[in-house]
Amino acid sequence: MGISVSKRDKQHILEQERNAKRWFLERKLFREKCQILLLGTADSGKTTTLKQMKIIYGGSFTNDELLEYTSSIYRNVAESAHTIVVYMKRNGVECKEFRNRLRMDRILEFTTGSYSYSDPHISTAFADAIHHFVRDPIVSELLEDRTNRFYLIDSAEYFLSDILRISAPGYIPTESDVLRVRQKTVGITETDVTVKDIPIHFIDVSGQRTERRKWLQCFDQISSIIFCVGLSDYDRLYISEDSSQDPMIESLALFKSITESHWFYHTPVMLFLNKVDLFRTKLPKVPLTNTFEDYTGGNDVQKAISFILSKFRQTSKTQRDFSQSQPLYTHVTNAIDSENMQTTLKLYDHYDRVFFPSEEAPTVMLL
Ligand SMILES: Nc1nc2c(ncn2[C@@H]2O[C@H](COP(=O)(O)OP(=O)(O)OP(=O)(O)O)[C@@H](O)[C@H]2O)c(=O)[nH]1
Ligand SMILES: [Mg+2]
Repeated sequence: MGISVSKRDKQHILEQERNAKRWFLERKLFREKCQILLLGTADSGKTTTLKQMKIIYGGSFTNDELLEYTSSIYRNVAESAHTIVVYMKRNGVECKEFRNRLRMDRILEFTTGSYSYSDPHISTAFADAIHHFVRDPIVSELLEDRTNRFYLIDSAEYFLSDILRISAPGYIPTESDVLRVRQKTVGITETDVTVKDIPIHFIDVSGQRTERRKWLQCFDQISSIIFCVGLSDYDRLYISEDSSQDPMIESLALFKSITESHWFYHTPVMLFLNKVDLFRTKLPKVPLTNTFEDYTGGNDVQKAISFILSKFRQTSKTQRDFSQSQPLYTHVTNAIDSENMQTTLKLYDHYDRVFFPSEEAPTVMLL
């Protein structure tokens, strides 16, 4: 005797089958086509975030991969030393120690004229001059005081103060050096990283204003966006950009145009409020009111971050209400800190979240 199935049960079974098929197809599509686009203004930490993905999910860099960064590290050293010396000379700032005044001239000799930034080594004499120069109290003060009005890469102090290690024969960059190096992305870089069996195709673009028109070619079939903001970039000067606009204001404008564009209206966005380490040290020295006159939270880091986050949430409000149509996944990050990034990325271990934005958004982590 067969088991009789009621009409309602049959409908229920069919519905379940349909749901299972849909789920299967969506997952298949997700697995085949998960593409994450890294966006943000120049220097906001897109490439560094991607390097962390590679370290966390793809294992460490090989020796050959580490060595590829050597010349960029040398260039960072030479350009940083050069910038500081030129700034001091132009503004009549003298080293405290007399011999360091002579070393300033040596540094200029090395970084101008016959010296080429692509030189594959740093000579002992150049390294020695930098080593003593950066230890002069005046230079230490300049390096520490980020309120000064000349552009220096964020990792200048890190590389300059460790010049003897970096210039030693047989130097192989460490993972930390690779995360710190400033190397502008040119054009578009594509990288595949497998996260828990799911191949994810990351697209890293240059944030330079002049390069942004190239972004259009990567706007198709994007599963989600990681938008990086350099928290410490408020009231900062860029010499490399063709703009005198405050980088934080520029970042807000870019975020608005991206999230409101028809391309990304339904694309989940993960907002990485990055460089929190630099933000912490900058906030007591440079008031956030220099950029946002309506800020009233003083030196309180949490209040300041919540304020900046509210600016990002509100910027698209007229066109795209994040609380209604799409949650905004927000994180406070330090992209050079693997532990911090691991904690952030762990929230996405269940990667469907990135794809199915209806799930509960992870809350902001104030670190
Ligand atoms: N201290 C600190 N430095 C960071 C952080 N994130 C990035 N950096 C540094 O900031 C610099 C710029 O980072 P990138 O990842 O190259 O920036 P980008 O957004 O890819 O820049 P473009 O390629 O020019 O668009 C590098 O020297 C990084 O080491 C951070 O959270 N803290
Ligand atoms: Mg980059």
